[in-house]
Formats: sequence, C-alpha cells, structure tokens
Amino acid sequence: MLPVVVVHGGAGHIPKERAELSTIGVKEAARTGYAILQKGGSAMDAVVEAVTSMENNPRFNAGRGSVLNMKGEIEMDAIVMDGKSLASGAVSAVRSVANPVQLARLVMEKTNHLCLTAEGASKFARSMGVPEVPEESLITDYAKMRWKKNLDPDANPVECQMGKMGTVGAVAVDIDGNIACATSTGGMINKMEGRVGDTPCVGCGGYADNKIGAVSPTGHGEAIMKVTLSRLVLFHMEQGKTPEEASDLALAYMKERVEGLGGVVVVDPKGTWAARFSSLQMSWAAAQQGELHFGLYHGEDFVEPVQEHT
Ligand SMILES: NC(=O)C[C@H](N)C(=O)O
Repeated sequence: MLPVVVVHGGAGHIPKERAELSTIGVKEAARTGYAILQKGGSAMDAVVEAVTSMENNPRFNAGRGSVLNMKGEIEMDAIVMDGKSLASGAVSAVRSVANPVQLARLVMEKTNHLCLTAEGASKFARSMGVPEVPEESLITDYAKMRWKKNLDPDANPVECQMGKMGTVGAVAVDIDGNIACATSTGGMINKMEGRVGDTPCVGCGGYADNKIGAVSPTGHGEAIMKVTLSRLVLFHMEQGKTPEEASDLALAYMKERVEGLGGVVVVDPKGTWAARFSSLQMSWAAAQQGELHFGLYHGEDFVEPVQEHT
C-alpha cells in the first residue's frame, strides 16, 4: 500500500473552461510527488514538490494565480507538517515569494517558530536567499478580472467565494511510514488586507502525525478554523473511523454547525486514502501502487497507470 500521495486543487465550483486544466494540474502534481516517493524520497519532499508544482501552475489559487485581496494585492498563506516529529512551519500574508510552501518548510527547518507573517516572513526569506519575485509576476489576468468583478456593487461576494476556490494541498506516506502534509493558498477573493485564513494554522489548514495520518483541507477558511477541520478528521480516525468515514463526519459537522463547505485529502499510516468534499466539486488525484486515481465531481474515481503521461 505504501508509498502513497494524494493532492487537491481546491474545493468549490470550478468553471467549466477551467475544470479540465485543473484536473491536468492535480494529476501532474500527484505524479511529481509519487516519482519522489518511488525513488525512496521522503513524504515531506513529496508533498512540498507536489504543492510547488501547483503553486507554479496559474490555474490554481496559490503562488502564481493567487486571488487578490480588497486592495488588488496578493497575500499568500502556506503550511507544512512532518508527522514523525510533529514539527511544522508556516507563513502568512507573504507577497513576493513564488513558492510559499518552500518558505514554510524553511520556517520549520531553520527557526524555532511555527509561523512567520508578512514583512517578517519576507525578511526571513531574504536571509535564507529565497529569490524575491515582483508581485505582478504572480498576478494573472484571471485574478484581476475576478477582483474587479467583485468590486461591482451588484457582485455577490458569498456566491463568488464559494464559487471558485483553488487552494492546493497534498498528503503522503513514504516507504518508511513517515507521513507529511502541505497546503498553500492565496486565500479568499477580496479578503481584507492582513486576513489570515486556516491554511497556516496547525490543525486547521493541515495536520500530520505518523501515529494517526495526515490531512490537507480546502474550503471556507473561517469555517475550517471554527471546527479545526484537519484535527477533527484525525480525531475521528483516532476513534476508529476510516479516512473516508472520518472525512465525511468532519465535513458534515462543518456544514451543519457553521454552514461551511470544503474538502479534504487524507491518508492513514497503512496508506489508506480518501478525497472527500461537501462542495459541488474538488479536483483531486492520488497515486499508489502504480495507479493514478482522479476526480472532480462526487462519485468520480477515474483510474489510469501512473506512468502514462497525458
Ligand atoms: N480556497 C480555499 O480553500 C481558501 C482557504 N481555505 C482560505 O480560506 O484561505
């Protein structure tokens, strides 16, 4: 059953013209992570590289392609967590970094802290030699168009928020049984400047523990934080539920209790995995035992060989 990697490209409603590209992106990310695991690489390397590939893909709301805040600027959040030691690292409200997930990993490895924010995170990035990129290089025409549309007095921000998400995330178990997770996002469209979502918060935007499993979520950040969604999924697994049952219970609770929609990718130490969501869609892909599973709508589970590149 090991190794395994499962990725998501965001829960919500993905416009038709972007759906196929989103599926291509998650498949590519799962293949990237799986290639590392097959060579004996660590779960941490696999999730960071899988998320990096989606941050570099402008189709997703992370890295290049991130949504814009009220001022039309980019502020990104990311987290990584290592299930062996429970070490984790995160960044919030970072602007001029192409790959926030890699900066989050540096916070985990090179500091005594769990999360650095805004200017402090940028200073740390500079001190680590992480190249600064112009903010404009991360802003796509699509993100600008959506930002403008939301400034319109007739815009329905709630519908738009729940409409097109696209946060990215990954969970993996390597051949040594180590487990990791990573999540990265531009956050919610037209959010207030300085808004920090669920993604960089441990237990909300991700959790990994070799003894239980790992989770990377997507969805309405404020709702995810209210129910500490990632830890809630793992709590149900600790009580004996399968990753799928635990995900469905936690997502149903978030929906009932705080009217929040979202999705999760989950693994347990044996390599059992799940990709579940309460939103209309979530693009996801999972690689295990030479097979690539993927889907977008409820009930979908397409399978093709991992090797076959499309
Ligand atoms: N698209 C998302 O999943 C948004 C993210 N959870 C946030 O609230 O920042």
